[in-house]
Amino acid sequence: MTDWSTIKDLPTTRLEQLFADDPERLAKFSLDVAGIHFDLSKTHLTREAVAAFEALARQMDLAGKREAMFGGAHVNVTEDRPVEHTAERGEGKAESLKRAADYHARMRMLIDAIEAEAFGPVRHVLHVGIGGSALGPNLLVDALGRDSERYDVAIVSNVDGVALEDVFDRFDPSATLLVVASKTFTTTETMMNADSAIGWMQENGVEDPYGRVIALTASPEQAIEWGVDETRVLPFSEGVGGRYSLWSSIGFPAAIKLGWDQFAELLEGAAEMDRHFRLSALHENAPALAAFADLYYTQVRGCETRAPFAYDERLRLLPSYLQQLEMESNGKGVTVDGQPVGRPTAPITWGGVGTDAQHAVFQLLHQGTHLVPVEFLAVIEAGDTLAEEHHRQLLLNAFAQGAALMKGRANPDDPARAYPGDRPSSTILLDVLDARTLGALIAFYEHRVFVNGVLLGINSFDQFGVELGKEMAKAAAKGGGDFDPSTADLIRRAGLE
Ligand SMILES: O=P(O)(O)OC[C@H]1O[C@](O)(CO)[C@@H](O)[C@@H]1O
Repeated sequence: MTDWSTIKDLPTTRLEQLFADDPERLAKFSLDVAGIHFDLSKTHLTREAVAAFEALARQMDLAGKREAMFGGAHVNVTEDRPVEHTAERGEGKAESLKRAADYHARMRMLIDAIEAEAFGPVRHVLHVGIGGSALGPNLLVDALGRDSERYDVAIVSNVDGVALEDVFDRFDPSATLLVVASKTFTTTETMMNADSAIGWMQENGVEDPYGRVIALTASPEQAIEWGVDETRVLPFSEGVGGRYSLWSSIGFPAAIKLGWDQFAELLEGAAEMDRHFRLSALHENAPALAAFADLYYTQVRGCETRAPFAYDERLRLLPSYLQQLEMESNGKGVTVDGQPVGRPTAPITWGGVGTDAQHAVFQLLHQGTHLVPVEFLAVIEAGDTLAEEHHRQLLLNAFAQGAALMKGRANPDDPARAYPGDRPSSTILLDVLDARTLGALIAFYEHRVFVNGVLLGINSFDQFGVELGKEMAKAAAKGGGDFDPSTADLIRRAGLE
C-alpha cells in the first residue's frame, strides 16, 4: 500500500551523492522523445521515488484516466464534458477526430483563399484574444515566425488601449484582416478590442470592416450575432479548453504566418508526444517523470514555486505560456469530488530568459532561502547567424548554472560567499527548434499537467477561479457592486464612479 506518506518518508540524499552512488543515474533519469532530450538526473528523483509515484499512479488510476481522456469520456467532471485537444492532432475518439479534421480543413481553405487574395492584398493580420486565445498563438508566432516573410501578425490581448494603438500605428487598415479569437465570444477585453479595431477600420475608410473579420471560436452563433459572416467563422470544439486550444482554429495566426505545412508539422510533433505519453511505461515516460519531480518538490520538499528558464530567445514567451497552462489547470483547492484537497496543488510557475535572468534572479536561486526547482530549456542548433560564440556562450551558461546549483561551494570563512548547492534542476534540450519539436514540447507540458492533476485528485480542466473577479469588474463597470471601503475609495479616486 503506497500513499503520500510513503513518498514523504523517502530519504533526502544530496544530488551529488545520488550521482556518486549510482554510475547509471544519468542514463536512468534522461530520455529522448521526438527530437527532445529530457535530463532529470539533477532532480532528487530516485528509482525508489519513481516506484512510489508509480504505485500512487496505480491507486489514482492514472492509466485509466489517461485512456478516458483520449477516449473522449467526460473527464472534465465539473463542466461535464470531454477533453478534446489531443483530437486536434489526431489522437482521440473517432467522432472528435472527424470533427477536428473537418474544422482544420475549413481553416486551411480560408487560409488558401486569403493567400489567393480573396480579401484583396492582405499584409497585416491583427489577432485579438486573451488568455488561451492569445498566449499559445503568440508563443508559436514568436518562436517560429521570425524568419517568415509572410503576413505581419500582431497579437493583442490587453484591454489597455496602448496595446492596440501600437498596432494601429504600424498597420494599414485597408490591408489588415481582423481575427477575433474567443472560445466563448463574450470575453470583455477581446470584444472591446474587436469593437475598437472595427472602429479604426471604419474611421480609416474601410468600407466593410466586418467583411474583413475572421472569428475563431467554439461559439459560432455568438460570432455570427456579433457580425461575422458564417463563412469566416472557424469553429473549434467545446471540449478544447482555452489553454489547450492552440492546436485548433485558435492557432490560425500561426498557420497563416508559417504556412499550413508548418502548422501540420506542429500537430504531428504533438501527436508523437501523445503516443509516447500514452504508450510508455511511467518510469520512461517524459511527462510522467517530470510530474513526479514536480510533486516530489511540492509535497515532500515544500517548494512553492518552479522556474523554467528559456535559454533561447525564440522561446522567451514559453514561461508566460506555461503560467496559464500550469496555474489555471492545477491551481485548485478541491478534489474532483468537491472535497478540500488538503495538500499544496500547483506550484507558482515563474521564470524567464537566460542569460538575462542570471543577472537578475539567479542570486535567489543559488543562495536564497526558497528551494526552487529550475528548468533549463535550450536548443542545440542556433537560431542566429552571428558568430558561433554567441550560441556556445548561451548553452554553456545554461549547463554551468545547472552544475553550480547542484554542486554549490562551501566557504566556512565567509558565509556570504558560500553556496549551499543541492539545488535541483532539469534540462530540456531540443535538437532544433522547429514546428515539430515545439509541438512535441508543448504537448509534453500538457500531459505533465494532466499527471500532476490526476495524482492530486483534482480536475485540471475547469477554471472557476477566474469568474468572481470578472463578475465584480462587470458589476463595477455598470456602476454597481458592493465594494469594501478600500476598493470603493480606489474607484472614486480614479474617477470611475
Ligand atoms: O477564449 P475566451 O472565451 O475569450 O477566454 C479567454 C480566456 O479566459 C479564461 O476563461 C480565463 O478568464 C481562460 O481560460 C481563457 O483562455
